[in-house]
Amino acid sequence: MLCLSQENLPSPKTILSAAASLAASAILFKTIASDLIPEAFQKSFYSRLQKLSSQLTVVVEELDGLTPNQMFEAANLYLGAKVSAATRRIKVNKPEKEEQFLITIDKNQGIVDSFNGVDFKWVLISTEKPNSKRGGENSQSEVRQLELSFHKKHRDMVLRSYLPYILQKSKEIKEERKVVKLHTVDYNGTDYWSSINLDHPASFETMAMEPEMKAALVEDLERFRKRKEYYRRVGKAWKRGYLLYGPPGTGKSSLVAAMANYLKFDIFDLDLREVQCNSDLRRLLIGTKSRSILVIEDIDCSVELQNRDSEDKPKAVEDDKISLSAVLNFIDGLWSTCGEERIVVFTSNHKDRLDPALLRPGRMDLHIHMSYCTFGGFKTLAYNYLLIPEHTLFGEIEMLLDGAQATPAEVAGELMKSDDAHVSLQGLIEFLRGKTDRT
Ligand SMILES: Nc1ncnc2c1ncn2[C@@H]1O[C@H](COP(=O)(O)OP(=O)(O)OP(=O)(O)O)[C@@H](O)[C@H]1O
Ligand SMILES: [Mg+2]
Repeated sequence: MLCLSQENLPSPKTILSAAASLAASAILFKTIASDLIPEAFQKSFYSRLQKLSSQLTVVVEELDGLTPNQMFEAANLYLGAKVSAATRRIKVNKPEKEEQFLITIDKNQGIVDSFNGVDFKWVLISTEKPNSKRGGENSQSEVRQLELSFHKKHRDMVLRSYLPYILQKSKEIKEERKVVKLHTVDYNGTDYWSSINLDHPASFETMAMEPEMKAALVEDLERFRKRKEYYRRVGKAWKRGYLLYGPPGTGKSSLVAAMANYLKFDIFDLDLREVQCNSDLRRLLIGTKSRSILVIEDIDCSVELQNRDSEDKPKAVEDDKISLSAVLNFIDGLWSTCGEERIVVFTSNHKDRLDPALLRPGRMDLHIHMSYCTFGGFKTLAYNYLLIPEHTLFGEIEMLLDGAQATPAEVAGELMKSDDAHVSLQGLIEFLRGKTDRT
């Protein structure tokens, strides 16, 4: 049987010339052997010979002119995740803003990948550009391409299944590596946004919320994420809106961060107080990316500002002032034209002060009440901060929490005061008693 060891692969050229000379000998062999050698033996000999000339090579170039080839990028990423002890040389890269190493195979290295029980051989070929010296400092001096070789009978499988599979896998790898970003309004930036890594530790596990509400939200997000085809079929924009309301310190902003970390979606934090006119608003919204969460915090305050302004401003100026309905219309209009998933979150401290346009059924998909700390919420915080699932003081805390109207932020503040669980809980009891006395 023909065996190609991974370390010592002959070049495609060598294989071809070997195949050609073997084929020539075969014609001669056939003429002489047709009468002398049994047919079964001839068949097996021919099938072995054919193997040599039946390889198909697919070339995946890095660039199509100046445009990056998505297939190259995907295969490069995919093969990087496939390197094994047998791979002789790998490349390691770590961009400053990313946490993990990026591993790819080095030039002229081969790698064998199995898919559907078939072995596929990949080689990364790199050649120097003939005119590379004339290019600027940043111009690439080498031309890279990946070559995929396999038996030609797998051609359809490669085009229909293997390459799409690699595209899908590379998307997953990218997703896993993705660093979630927080974008804030910055008029000096090209699209009016500037970004930093989110770096917020909030997760659904650490959120102190009613367990039913938490489970409902996670389920809602999951269903939304899987429904691309559904939204397309029913002709609706693939977006979801949430309204988070509750007093300060109940975890509205933390919940947005938890959602972003869970979905690996960037956050676009839009402070309406910084938006002067409709054209700025339009530009900001166009600048948001798909698979992101647009957050408009304290929507009640923004509306207040709007109302206050409109009383003492002449009509002409007022017209270009942004209003909540303009925001909602822009979001609806703009997002109905893009195919990828988006989430919009409004937060408010006062649901009763909100514009009825926002509360209208169907406008926001879920209204989530972030309440004062309940006993269930307290248990989550006690586990987060003190690593205790139970304690003798819990009973007293449960009774006090009932009437104290303490926010999770306040409870968390007390729990952080000592590493000794008993001391912390005792401190919390004093704090809650103080609050109850005052109310
Ligand atoms: N439900 C919660 N679960 C866990 N931690 C919480 C919760 N609520 C508040 N915290 C803690 O309190 C801090 C402040 O909470 P956060 O900023 O999310 O509140 P908020 O509701 O957005 O307040 P504001 O209305 O003032 O913006 C958080 O960093 C977190 O440590
Ligand atoms: Mg907040």
